[in-house]
Amino acid sequence: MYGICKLKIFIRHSHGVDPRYSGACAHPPRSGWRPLHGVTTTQGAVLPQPIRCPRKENYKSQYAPRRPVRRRKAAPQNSSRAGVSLSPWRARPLRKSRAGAGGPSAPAAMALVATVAALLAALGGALWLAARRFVGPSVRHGGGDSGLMHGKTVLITGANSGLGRATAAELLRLGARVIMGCRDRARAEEAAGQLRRELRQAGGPGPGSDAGEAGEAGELVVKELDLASLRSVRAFCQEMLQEEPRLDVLINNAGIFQCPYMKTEDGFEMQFGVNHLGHFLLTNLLLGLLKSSAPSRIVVVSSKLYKYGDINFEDLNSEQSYNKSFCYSRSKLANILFTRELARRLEGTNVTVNVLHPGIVRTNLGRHIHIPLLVKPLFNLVSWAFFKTPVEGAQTSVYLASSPEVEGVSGKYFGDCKEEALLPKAMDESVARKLWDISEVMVGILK
Ligand SMILES: NC(=O)C1=CN([C@@H]2O[C@H](COP(=O)(O)OP(=O)(O)OC[C@H]3O[C@@H](n4cnc5c(N)ncnc54)[C@H](OP(=O)(O)O)[C@@H]3O)[C@@H](O)[C@H]2O)C=CC1
Ligand SMILES: CC1=C(/C=C/C(C)=C/C=C/C(C)=C/C=O)C(C)(C)CCC1
Repeated sequence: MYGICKLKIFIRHSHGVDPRYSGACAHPPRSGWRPLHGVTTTQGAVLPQPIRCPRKENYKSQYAPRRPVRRRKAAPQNSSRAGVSLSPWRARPLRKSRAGAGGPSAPAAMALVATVAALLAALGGALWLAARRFVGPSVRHGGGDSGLMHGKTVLITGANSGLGRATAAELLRLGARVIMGCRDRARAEEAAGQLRRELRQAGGPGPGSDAGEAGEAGELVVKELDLASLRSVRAFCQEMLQEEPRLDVLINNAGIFQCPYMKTEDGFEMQFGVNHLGHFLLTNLLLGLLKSSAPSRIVVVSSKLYKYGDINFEDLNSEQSYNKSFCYSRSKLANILFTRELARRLEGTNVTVNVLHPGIVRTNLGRHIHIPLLVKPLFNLVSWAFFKTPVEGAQTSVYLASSPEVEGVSGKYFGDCKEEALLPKAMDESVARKLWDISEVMVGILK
């Protein structure tokens, strides 16, 4: 009953499940927490009375509730006079074509020129996009130094797909022992096998079971980790502490994006549960190992979409309302507040923690977005042309994990391997502290 004795923010329901946790749920919740407002934490912070989320009205169009679609009024029907369109959408009289009356007219010639120009522009655009894709910038911010991470152990969550996979590939190439923390062993082993093959094909020495000498590729290890289960996170950390003598870099990368309302095994809203709470517990349980391996680093993958989130303490579990975009943004804002609070707590330990946004990257993250089948090819084309590749998107993660340039830098927010400014709401220290306190209670790690 540490919830009551140590931090008086929540009370635990002694009779099992909090009624707010009884919605559609993949797993029945094992415990429930109810916030108590206007009470004092052990740190002496008085939690305010619940307030309504002040910014709900301000979300950009995609975050706002859908307005009913107004039907366009049909234009009045035209008479069927000669030369007048019968279509209700083309009310203007049609001009008679003079083509054929002694060569192309000026308007016809102009139309031809415009068509040719449009075709050339389209061709040029396609060539430019293709060039950008195939010979585009392939920045290597970890440096070309293939031994840079030799002797270092890196844990990457969600390393079987997208950014995590690309980050693993690059750090492996730099010589690190990479532990892939993944929820599905089969998918993770398949990704690990592909990564090993790719490295061998690229002419690298190939990762073996022993850490190589400087200049050699590192080693890949798969471990099971489901961030939607506190039990799994604990079991994973226990295994890490038993088997790994050191941990130099932790990359909190795994994420879930705009899923329908679902709950984690422990009854938390899925996006907040996986993106924030699972990583919160993971990091806390591995802090001792990170400290004993110092200088060491923690890298947190957030998103620019944090801007549309708010930490609405009165409904952290989204029982009152669920907006999948808001909840994703809230979880990504939580990633940033967590980073900043952790950086403050880690001052003087030689363990740094930084947070990043990768840009818009073509990965499997959009798996819960429903795109009609017919529009999908267009979406694929647009994403192929305009989104970053996973390798491009992973550059900032690799940079923060390995570059000597950020030695000692902590509590900062990065994009494209450069520090960026944050909105005031992501720098609010009292919100960060309160979120930390409540997260400790939610995951059950009050000391
Ligand atoms: N792609 C983009 O444009 C952007 C991505 N990001 C962030 O980048 C990070 C990586 O996402 P990205 O590579 O794009 O997406 P992917 O979907 O390709 O990768 C996400 C990874 O997270 C894993 N994961 C999801 N749920 C869990 C869980 N419960 N336990 C353990 N692992 C889990 C997935 O595992 P599995 O394959 O088994 O589902 C997968 O390995 C995320 O944090 C995302 O929010 C931020 C901004 C933009
Ligand atoms: C690529 C792609 C898709 C889109 C994914 C998107 C749009 C992901 C955006 C993620 C962002 C911006 C996260 C920010 O944190 C679809 C629609 C699934 C269709 C298939 C290809």
